[in-house]
Amino acid sequence: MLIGADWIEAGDRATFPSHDPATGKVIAELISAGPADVDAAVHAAAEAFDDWAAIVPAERARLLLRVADLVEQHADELARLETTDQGQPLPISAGFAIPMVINQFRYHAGWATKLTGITVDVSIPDIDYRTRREPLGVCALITPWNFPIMLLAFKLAPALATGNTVVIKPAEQTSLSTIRLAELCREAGLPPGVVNVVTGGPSVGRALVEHPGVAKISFTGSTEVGREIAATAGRSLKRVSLELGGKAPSVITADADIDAAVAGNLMGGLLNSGQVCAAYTRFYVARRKADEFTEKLAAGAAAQVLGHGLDPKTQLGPLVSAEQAERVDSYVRLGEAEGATLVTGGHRADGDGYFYQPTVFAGVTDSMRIAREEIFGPVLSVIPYEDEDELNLVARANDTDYGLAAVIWSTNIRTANRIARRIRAGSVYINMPPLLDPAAAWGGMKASGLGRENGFDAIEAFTEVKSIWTAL
Ligand SMILES: NC(=O)C1=CN([C@@H]2O[C@H](COP(=O)(O)OP(=O)(O)OC[C@H]3O[C@@H](n4cnc5c(N)ncnc54)[C@H](OP(=O)(O)O)[C@@H]3O)[C@@H](O)[C@H]2O)C=CC1
Ligand SMILES: CCCCCC/C=C/C(=O)O
Repeated sequence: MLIGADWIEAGDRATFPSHDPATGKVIAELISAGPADVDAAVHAAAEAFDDWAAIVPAERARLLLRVADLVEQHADELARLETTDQGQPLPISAGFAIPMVINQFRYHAGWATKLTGITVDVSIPDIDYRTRREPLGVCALITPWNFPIMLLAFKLAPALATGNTVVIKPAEQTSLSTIRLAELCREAGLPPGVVNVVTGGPSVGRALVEHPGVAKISFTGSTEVGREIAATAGRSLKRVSLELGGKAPSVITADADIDAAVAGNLMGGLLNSGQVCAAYTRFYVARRKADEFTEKLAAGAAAQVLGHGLDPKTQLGPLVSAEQAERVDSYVRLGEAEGATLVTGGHRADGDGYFYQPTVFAGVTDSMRIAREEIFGPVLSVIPYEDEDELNLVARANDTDYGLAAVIWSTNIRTANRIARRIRAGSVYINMPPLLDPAAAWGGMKASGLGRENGFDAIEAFTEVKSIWTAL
């Protein structure tokens, strides 16, 4: 763990193992932080805050650019670490996650020198009125296990660019890339206490949320924990950003290019073995194309090569943990019990790791739990619709507690845009798999979250507006 200037060794603290999910082997032992550790980390961040907030913006920008450069120099090492700890195939860690981390630091370094307030002619005589955008203080960044370093960068880069200090609590299963990124932050010259890392289980997250020295919690994870955090933080009026679960509908209209839709949906549905909050999971297919789509989707899913993420042949890595594999399997058994037709997959794959066969269900109905609840695994559900009834289709796609992402596949751009406008989701894609960019707002409607990450929304999320009034 990193607290202030100190790298903390376990000593007599309890530890817990981190596994390679492709083999089940223990690859590291991490510290279970206690309440005193959390308190020390928050104090270290609070002590560093005034100086960090006061550093001239160009210097903050320079330091963030230096972090980006170091991540770039260590890209291969970081990608391999992420793949070994999380399971995602190297093309995802090296080709997507680590480049996104670099882009996040470069993009947000740019904001450090572009924070502005406004002047307003208020309707009171002899007053000069202006605003300033100021950092919040100590921010707790609580991150999940599906894209550990990338989703941390979504929070860390804007938090630092705007002058906040942070305490990071990574997910138990995947803390290693966070610790390495914190090392690189120190190597880049970030002062002690600006970035702190405490490892451990939910009690560590809870202690941060409850700590009076924490001004803001930025959380990515399950809707259930998000609700608990919002309730606890609400009592002390801490600022909260929540990026939570999803159950993205994928609408495939009768005029869609089916081959393109199959390819894009396989990517959107199976990326990171389906452990993605934006994963395409509910496929509303125009009835006359449903058989063709299902057949091709199932063939594509069955052809995926499962293996260790470091093996160049691998297309699909393991699930992150034995618990997640159990959870996914229980949903598949539930789907069968609910009456859906298993077209391919449906079982854990052989071997020591936590692999799950890519699974396609046909004949799924809106009310089935596999169509309503976030599974976070490689499980795809095909739901045919009558293609003359667009309004009903939209109502069905929207009939979910979630609202993170959605996609429409159609060769008619007017149809696609008409549906896109009506879908209640934070990000709607047309004829493409889900993509992200540091400049593009990211977050959910309804139970998928509160607030947005990336772009100017992230800057707003890590700052407060102060009004300054001067009597002339
Ligand atoms: N939106 C998304 O991207 C994600 C969604 N999920 C969904 O959640 C399901 C369960 O995954 P799970 O790992 O349990 O996700 P959680 O929401 O439990 O975990 C996310 C992070 O929150 C921490 N945490 C857990 N409980 C608390 C708490 N009470 N207060 C503060 N922090 C807490 C976790 O720590 P610890 O690791 O110690 O538990 C982890 O760092 C998945 O199957 C998936 O459906 C999961 C991850 C990401
Ligand atoms: C290209 C992948 C899009 C979504 C990746 C971001 C995941 C966020 C999350 O699961 O919380």
